[in-house]
This record gives sequence, structure tokens and C-alpha cells, in this order.
Amino acid sequence: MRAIWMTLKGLFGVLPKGAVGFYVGYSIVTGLLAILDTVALALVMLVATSLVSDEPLKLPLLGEVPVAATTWVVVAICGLFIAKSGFALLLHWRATRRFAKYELHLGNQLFERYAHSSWERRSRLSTADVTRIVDGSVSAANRGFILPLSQVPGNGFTFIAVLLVLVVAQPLTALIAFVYLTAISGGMQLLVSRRARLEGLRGRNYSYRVATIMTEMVDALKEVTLRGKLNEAGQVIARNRAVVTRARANMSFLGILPKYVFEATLIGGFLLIGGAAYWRGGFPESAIAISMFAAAGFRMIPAMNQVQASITAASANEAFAQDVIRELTPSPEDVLEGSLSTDSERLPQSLAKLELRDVSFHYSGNDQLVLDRLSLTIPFGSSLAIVGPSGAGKSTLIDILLGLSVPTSGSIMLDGHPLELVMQQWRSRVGYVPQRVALFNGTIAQNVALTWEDGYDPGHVTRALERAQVTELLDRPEGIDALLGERGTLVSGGQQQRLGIARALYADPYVMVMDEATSSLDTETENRVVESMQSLQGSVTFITVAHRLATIRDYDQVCYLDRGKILGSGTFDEVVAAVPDFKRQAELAGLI
Ligand SMILES: Nc1ncnc2c1ncn2[C@@H]1O[C@H](COP(=O)(O)OP(=O)(O)OP(=O)(O)O)[C@@H](O)[C@H]1O
Repeated sequence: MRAIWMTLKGLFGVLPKGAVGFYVGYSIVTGLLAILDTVALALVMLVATSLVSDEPLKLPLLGEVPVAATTWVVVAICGLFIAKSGFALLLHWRATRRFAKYELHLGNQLFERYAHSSWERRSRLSTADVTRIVDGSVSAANRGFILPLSQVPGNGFTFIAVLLVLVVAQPLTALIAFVYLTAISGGMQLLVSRRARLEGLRGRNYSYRVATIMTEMVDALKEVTLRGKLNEAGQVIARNRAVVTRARANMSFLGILPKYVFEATLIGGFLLIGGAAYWRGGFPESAIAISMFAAAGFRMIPAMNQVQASITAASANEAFAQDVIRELTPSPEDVLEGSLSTDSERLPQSLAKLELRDVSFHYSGNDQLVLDRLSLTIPFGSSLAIVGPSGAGKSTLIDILLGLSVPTSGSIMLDGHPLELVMQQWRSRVGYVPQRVALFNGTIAQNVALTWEDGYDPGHVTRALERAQVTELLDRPEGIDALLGERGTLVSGGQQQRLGIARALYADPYVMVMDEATSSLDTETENRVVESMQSLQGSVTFITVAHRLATIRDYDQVCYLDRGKILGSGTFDEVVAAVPDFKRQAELAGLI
């Protein structure tokens, strides 16, 4: 129970303002309604007894009711029942809407946190992780944890109210009933809730594993199909799903178990309480005690059952609720990224140079420097090629230049402005083309403008397509409205890459950063793209990671990186003269 309470408190901390007040109010009003229900039932019993025995109706507090008024009491009770049901409906309608709003709010907050978390953290999360965080966990935390727990106070009130009535009527029976029912309930808590928590955790872990394996399998579908590994993947998925379905079955069983245990408890109570009363005063005493316990038990047992069901559901979903709390608690990395979300200085319209001063970087969790005190000056309008062996740190340097990763030490200056103070303006001016462009199932225009909606400039889209040499796609009757298919599967790899270049050009960037962006193009297309890029030289700055040296022969500056250090920089020929490894590669490529 303590763990559940701590988790609920944690959730209260991340719910929107006013939510805790509403939640507490809702729980109390639900409880009062349950008590009202009990009062109405008691009144029905009193009226029925009076009618059957033909004696005047005696109501607590009000005293004796004249026979002529009994009918009005019945009408009032019926009215009370109807009003209570109407009010309960209204309350639950309002509550379901409110809780849906909280669910939406938490999901939005989680997405925002994800969007503002550090680049390293974001790139570590898979599609399955993001979906789980933003949708699955929130929904389970809301519907499986917060909502069921709101039923606990109401049912707790009912239990106590009925017990009090029993205390007034038969104190000893009430004491025995209290000890007996609390012992059973405590045992259930220990047995069922703990088990439900374990099963919930197991179900969650394995269902995430299933989602992750499925994503990985779809990402590598070609290789998986060619190697005949689909069956193997299917078996791994089936094994993990078996654990999930078993955990879900166990949770369902744990959900219904209390109902039957409490039913048996009621019968056991007859024996216990009847036996104790018989021992005290014989058969008449026993009959009265049993009927009192039966009347009270028929109200107390469902209340106990509901409390147990709520706690079981909350235990089973506790792991999801904790996910939500953890994801909404910022890490030091995220605080740093959050501080970059607003610029404190303004960049001028035209820039002269970008400077790296003693920039070092290591990934979190690994102290080894991936970039080691790099210093470099890139004049705007020029072209820079970053070359070096695999693992040298080229892509990491690109992430730093894009402003995605933040240097561990050293600084990056834009005409004297520290990059971290103008990060948003800088990011909006940089066009990036990755090694593998990620297209989505939208139109050509949506993919180029990188929007899932229709707010793009068609003229701009067409111009970007022309500059990226991908106009053959416009021959289709739908033009820029043609769909590209899931992950861009309806166009070739080379076309996907050129669409990525068009996407980068759509924003009219100052700087084009290309991470081996033309490596999948055939030589002729690559030459056309390179020519198109060259026509932009002077107005756009090019920063390119390249393995094919022919494409960078005429670059203004080449920077040779090895194990995070710059071994040489200058013109192509200067680097050839300074770095023997680069010279050998240039010779192999027939460039010298
Ligand atoms: N997210 C990461 N976490 C930890 N280490 C990483 C991460 N990404 C890259 N590295 C490590 O950093 C080093 C530089 O990697 P990087 O990808 O920058 O090299 P690269 O020169 O671009 O290589 P390639 O030409 O093969 O793409 C490598 O040793 C790599 O293992």
C-alpha cells in the first residue's frame, strides 16, 4: 500500500493544476453517494418492515411517521434513488472527461519532455519507446492506476458506515466482523496485490520487448527475409508474447479472485458469528447475529471487493505510473537542452565565420573523448569536407556543428556569438542531409517541406526539387501531391536521397551539412547533384562528410580527422602533403 501511495503522490506532482483537488473531491463525493445509497436502502428496509408488521413507521431523528405519510416517505425514497443515480451519472460523465483531459495533458507533457530532452537521449530511444512513453504508459497510469484508486475512499466510507451501524446494533458482532473481515482483507492485500504488481511489471517489460523486436525486424526486413530469419523472429516474438499473455491472464485471474474469496468470506462469517452468538445465547441469539451480519455483509463485502479490485488494478499498473513520473522528472542533460530552447542573442543577417575553439566531446556514460580539442575556422560561403577513417568522429562532429550535441568542453562561435546563445536561430538556418534519408507516408511536397499538414509553399517545393535534380518525380500526374509510400518505398534509394537534399534546400539554408548524402547515388546523378550544389557555392556554406574523395577534390577546405583529432587541414593538396593515409587514398582514387 505504501508503494501505491508514494506512486499516487508522485503522479499528483505531475498532474495539471487543480487535478488533485478534483480527484480528492471526486473520491469524497463518490463516497458520499455510496453512503446515500446505504441510507436509502436502510429506509426501504424500515418502510418494508413497517408495512409488513402493520406498525407505524419510526425514522431515526424524525421519530414516528403517521400512516398517511408513509406513502410520501416511499415516494421520497424513490425520488432520492433517482436523484442519486442522475447525480452519479453526471459526476462520472464529468470525471471521465476530466480524466481524459489529464491523460492528454500528461501525454503532451511527456512528448514535450521528449522533444526537449538531450539529443543523445532522444537518439537512444526507439519508436517503440516513444510510443510507449507518450501513449501506452499514460493511458495505463490514468485508467489502470488513478481512476481505480479514486473508488477506494467511497467504498472505504461505505464499509465504515455499515460497520458503525452494526456497532450500534450489535457491538460484539461488529467487533468479530471487523477483526474477521480485516484479517481476510489484509491477507488478500499481501497475496493478491504483491502478485499483481509482479505480473504487471512482467507484462509491461515483455510487451515493450515485443514492440521493440517488431520495430527492429521491420527496420531490417530485407536482410531478415533474405536470410530466412522471419520464422526465427516470429519465434522470438511468440516466446515474449507468451510471457505477456500469461501475465495478462494472471492479472485477469487476480482481478476476479477477490470476488469469490469475499463470497466465501460471507458464508464463513455466518458460521463464525453465528457460532460465537450460539455459544453466548443459544439459537435465538445466533439467528439475530447472523441476520445482522448478513444485512451488513451484503453491503460490506462488495465494498471490500471493490477496494481490493481497485488496489489490484493499481498494483498491476504501478509500473506504468512510475514510468510516467520518471519520464517527467528532468535529468541534468535535459535541463541543459531546455536552457538552449530560447536564444539570448541575435544573429546578424549575414555571417562571416564559424569557429570551433578547443572543442572536446564524449558521450554520456563513456569518458573516452570522441573529439579531442578540435580547433577549426569555417568561413561562410566556403566548402569544408570532413574526411577520415571509420569511427574517427566525423558524424559526432557533424552533430556538434548542427547544434544537436553540446561540446563537453571548448566553444563554438558564430561571428563572436557563442552557439548556445543563438542555438534556435542557428538550427533554423542549417539544412541537413543524412546518410539515409527518412521519408514518411505522405506526399512529395509534405516530405520536402517536412510537414504532416498542408501548410507548404508549392513553388518552393518545386524549386527545391529542381535544385536537388529530382524533377523526374514530377512526371507523374499527381505531381508534388504523389504519395511516397511507407518510409518512401515507392521511390528508389537514389530518389529518396535526392528528396532528402530537396528537403534540406526547401528551408533556403545558409549552411548545408551533408553526411555522406550522395554516397547512394550513381555517378551521373551524383555529378548532377554536385554541380547543382556547386552552383549554390558562395551563397551557401557546405560542410560535407565524404568517403568518395572525387566529390571533394575542389572543396575550399579539407579536414582529416582520426581518433577524434585533426591530423591535417587545408586545401585537398595541402592535406595530401600533410597526411600520408589521405595521400594513399587520393592515389587509390586516381586523384593525384
Ligand atoms: N551514441 C553514441 N554513444 C556512445 N558512443 C558513440 C555513439 N555514437 C558514436 N559513438 C562512438 O564515437 C566514435 C565516433 O563515432 P562517429 O559515428 O562519430 O564516427 P564516424 O567517423 O562518423 O564513423 P563512420 O565513418 O563509420 O560513420 C566511435 O568510436 C563510436 O563508437
